[in-house]
Formats: sequence, structure tokens, C-alpha cells
Amino acid sequence: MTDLARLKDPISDQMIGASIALNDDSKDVEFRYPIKPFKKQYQKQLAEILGRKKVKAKTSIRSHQIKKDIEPIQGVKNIIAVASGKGGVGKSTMSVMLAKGLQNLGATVGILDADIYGPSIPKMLGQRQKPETPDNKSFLPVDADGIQSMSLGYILDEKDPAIWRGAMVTKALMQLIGDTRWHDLDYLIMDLPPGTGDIQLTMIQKIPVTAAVIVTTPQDISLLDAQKALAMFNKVEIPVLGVIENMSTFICDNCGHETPLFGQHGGAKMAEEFNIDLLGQVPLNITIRENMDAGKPAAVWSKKKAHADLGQIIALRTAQNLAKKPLLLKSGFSLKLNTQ
Ligand SMILES: Nc1ncnc2c1ncn2[C@@H]1O[C@H](COP(=O)(O)OP(=O)(O)OP(=O)(O)O)[C@@H](O)[C@H]1O
Repeated sequence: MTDLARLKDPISDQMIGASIALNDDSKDVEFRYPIKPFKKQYQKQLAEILGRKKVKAKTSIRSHQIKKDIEPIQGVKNIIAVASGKGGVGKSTMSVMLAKGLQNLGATVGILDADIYGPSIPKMLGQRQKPETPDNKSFLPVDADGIQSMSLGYILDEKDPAIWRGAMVTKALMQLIGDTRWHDLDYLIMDLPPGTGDIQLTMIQKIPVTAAVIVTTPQDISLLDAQKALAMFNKVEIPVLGVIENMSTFICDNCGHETPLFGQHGGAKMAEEFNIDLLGQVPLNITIRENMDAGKPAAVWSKKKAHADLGQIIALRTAQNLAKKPLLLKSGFSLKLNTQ
């Protein structure tokens, strides 16, 4: 075992040996996840471990394995599905947080709103415009502060979704994903509809999802549902990178006092019981609610803002866990991808 294999990340507190590689020729260390803000820190630590004067850290985000019988989407290296067993636990909020966190780490990120029942991503990103269709066939993703986004919410009128149901809307969504001209994305965050029914199952079977993240609150009832989501991904052999516990405690903006409104340690218990990682705990906080509902995610998750560090560390753990998964082997069809 090389010393690298024993490397524990000083920032995320996770073992990262499997997600980096030592390039014997150039002596560079290649990170398979984005590290921009921490590059110098990593270089210093690696130089100490490897007993060298200097180490150059490089990032190379690769495509990871997907189900064999489906094709990757052009312009997208990895799709991370964000799921919850029940509605209202903050799945869309956490999807945006992950996207912003990965962007802060230096990755190219997109967000796909697959929540056909109530597409809330356009509102959360503060975007309302219809996507451009340069050739009347494909769509350009809507840019939200550097994040490429797509949602049926951009295309349908607000009063439309009620008449769209089930298979029809799933089909429309599949088409939308394929018809969007994603540009060189390291990660596409996919906000799934809440629940674990046929629609969700069909989506994760037909869309080339690389891995999943589960969002829960600490409440028992929400956790039971989150376990169903975990079982759903296990059934179709999509790796689950971890669980995010949202609304962990209530933090008062005035006095800073913490109250565990929805119980305590639920996500941690789930992670331990099912042997998955707890990616992080996000408090219930008025700054999050007000800004997300006002379509100002940058006011919460962008660098130096209230919850930026938390969002960044959860994104870092997610990307590190994905980086440890097997790479997508180049075969006939995978050459279509804009990888590396
Ligand atoms: N940590 C948090 N602190 C404060 N408010 C939050 C937090 N997380 C989510 N919210 C708020 O809770 C509401 C529901 O969040 P969100 O829409 O993300 O949930 P969801 O699980 O995606 O819901 P749905 O089931 O409708 O898809 C929103 O008003 C959001 O701003």
C-alpha cells in the first residue's frame, strides 16, 4: 500500500486514497474531484507525506460507470440524482446547495429539475426565461450564475403541470434531457420527484445516473421513507454516495440558539445502520428559506456567504465518494461523450 492510500483528507475528514492517483512520469498527483480552493493545502500535505520538496496537484474529473444498457448523455460526465422518500424535506434546496458547492470547488455543474410534480428549480435559481432553441430542435440550458439548468418549469406554464401526469410527462422529461445542449459538465445534479414509485424507478433506470444522494430530515417518518429510497437505488445497482440530513436543528438568526425541532441524529443513525456516509447536516435556518424562496441561492451558498462552507464540504464529500467508484470504460458509444 502506498502512503497515498492511507491519506485522510484534512478538509472533509474522509479517506481519499482511492480518489487520487500518483502519476509516475510527471510526479503529479491527480485528483478525481474538484479541489480549487484547497489546492495549496493539499500540495503541502502531499509533499510531506511523499517526502518531496514540491508536489503538483492536478484535477481530472472523469466519467464513472453507469448501467451497461444505456448511453451516456453528450456533454455530461456524471449524473448525480438527489432523492428523498417523501416530499418537503428540502431535496430541491439540497440539489441547489450541491450544485453551488461543486461550483465553488471549481467544477462545471448543471442542474436538471426532474421533479415533474412541482418543478421548483427555476424559482430557486431565480430564473424564469424560456430556454433558447437555436435550431428549433435542441435547447440551450438556462444559465444561472454559471450553473447550466433545465426544467420543464421553463417550458410549461405554471398552470400546466396539473394536466401532465405519469408516463407522458416522464417521456417529455427524457426528451428534454437528451435535447439539451449541456456543455462540458463535470456533474449534472438531478432533482428527482419525491418518493419511490414507478415514475422515480423508471427515471433512474432510463437516465444514465452515475450515483445518488439521499436527503432526509431527522424525523423517524422521513427516515423510513429515506430507507425506501436507498432500497430503490440498491435494487437498480446505482451507488448511493451518502445521506444529507436537512433541517437538523433550528438555528435562530437572532440569538444563534439551536433547537432540534425534528429530533436528533436521525441521518447519522441511518448512515450507520446502512453503512453509508453522512455527508453533512444542514440546519433549519431562515436565511436559507428566505433566499431560496426568493431565487437568490448565491446569497446562501456562494463563497463567503452564510452557509457556503457547509455546502462546500458536503459537495466535497459527495465528489470524493463518487471519485472512488469505477471509471466508465471507453467503449464504442462512450466515445460520444465530451470526457476529459
Ligand atoms: N435547511 C433549511 N432551512 C430553512 N428552510 C428550508 C431548508 N431546507 C428547505 N427549506 C425550505 O423548505 C421548503 C421546501 O424545500 P424544498 O422545495 O427544497 O423541498 P423538496 O423536498 O424539494 O420539496 P418537494 O417534495 O415539493 O419537491 C422551501 O420553502 C425551502 O426554502
